[in-house]
Amino acid sequence: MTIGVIGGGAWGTALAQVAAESGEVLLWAREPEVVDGINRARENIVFLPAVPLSPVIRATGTLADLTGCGMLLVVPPAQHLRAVLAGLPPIESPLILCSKGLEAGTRKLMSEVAAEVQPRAPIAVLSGPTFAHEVAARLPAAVTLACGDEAVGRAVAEAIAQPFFRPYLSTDVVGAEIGGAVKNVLAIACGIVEGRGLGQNARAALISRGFAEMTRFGLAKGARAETLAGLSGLGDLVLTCSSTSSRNFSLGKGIGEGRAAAELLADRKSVAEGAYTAPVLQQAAREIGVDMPVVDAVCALLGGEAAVDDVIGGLLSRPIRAEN
Ligand SMILES: NC(=O)C1=CN([C@@H]2O[C@H](COP(=O)(O)OP(=O)(O)OC[C@H]3O[C@@H](n4cnc5c(N)ncnc54)[C@H](O)[C@@H]3O)[C@@H](O)[C@H]2O)C=CC1
Ligand SMILES: O=C(CO)COP(=O)(O)O
Repeated sequence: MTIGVIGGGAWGTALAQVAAESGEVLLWAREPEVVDGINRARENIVFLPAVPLSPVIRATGTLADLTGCGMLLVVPPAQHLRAVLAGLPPIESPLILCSKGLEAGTRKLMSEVAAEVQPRAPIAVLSGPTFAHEVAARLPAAVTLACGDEAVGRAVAEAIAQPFFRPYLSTDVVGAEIGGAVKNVLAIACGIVEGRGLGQNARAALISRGFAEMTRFGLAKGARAETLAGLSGLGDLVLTCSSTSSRNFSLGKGIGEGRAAAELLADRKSVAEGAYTAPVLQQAAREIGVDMPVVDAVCALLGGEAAVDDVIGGLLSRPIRAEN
């Protein structure tokens, strides 16, 4: 079976490298220079440079070439998922969604978008603490593989598992998606704490209180608590809130150091998903009456509406309340 990968960014390329351990891989990339670089030089010089790619990975710039693949790993930035899936003919093989975010405008989860655009395809979600460069280097990692259909989930997990890449099965698609989407916004907040030099105690407090926000929002949307406390939720939150390898954390760090969010975002070639998810998450939470003060703070700073010290002061002076 050929495994298809949609998206030649860092994560799509790293996942192609994982899938190539067990068979043929066909990767769709939007940029002709990425397609050419993979086919000719076995390297994605734009998004994952200096990683020698497996010779069984072939790249294409034509989405329809992926039609015959046995399963498709879908890895574009969240805001482009709808357009990319709409560019495919109707698909009946499993779509494994690997992007982390909520769609602007509709406030939908990736699985909801995919179900609308490709209604005949079984849908799974792959999410967890996985920096692309570590996975591409075959360093050990574990992910949540969530699928409403347990048999499809198991077949997908068995097809992509490697000794260094271990999927854990779940049927909680919503929970797996919400963890990945929310942690990106919280990673920006942790980066701000780092950039402003507020110390490690503050970062630990933010991770805990951020996790409380993720849990409140997730439970209200039908996620299971144990999924939020697992690899795709708390696991990924801890990873991205602790390292400048995270693009979201780095964006926050720049804001904490006093640079404007708009200027930092304009400079980027790679995607910091939390910047796009934050306002969508804020609206989605308000719609269902869930309090997310850390998310509100990140939105205020991304929008350039307030100064870092004022926002942090506001968070610290909230009324005393019970922890749970
Ligand atoms: N990089 C990582 O370590 C991980 C990333 N992810 C998720 O994977 C998704 C993709 O991220 P990366 O691969 O890191 O991307 P990246 O930041 O390495 O590259 C940007 C990607 O955006 C694509 N892009 C830009 N404009 C586009 C458009 N108009 N239509 C379609 N695609 C467009 C580019 O082709 C490229 O694939 C994100 O949702 C991210 O949260 C998940 C786990 C790990
Ligand atoms: O999702 C990721 C690791 O699990 C990557 O995090 P960033 O998008 O913040 O780099």
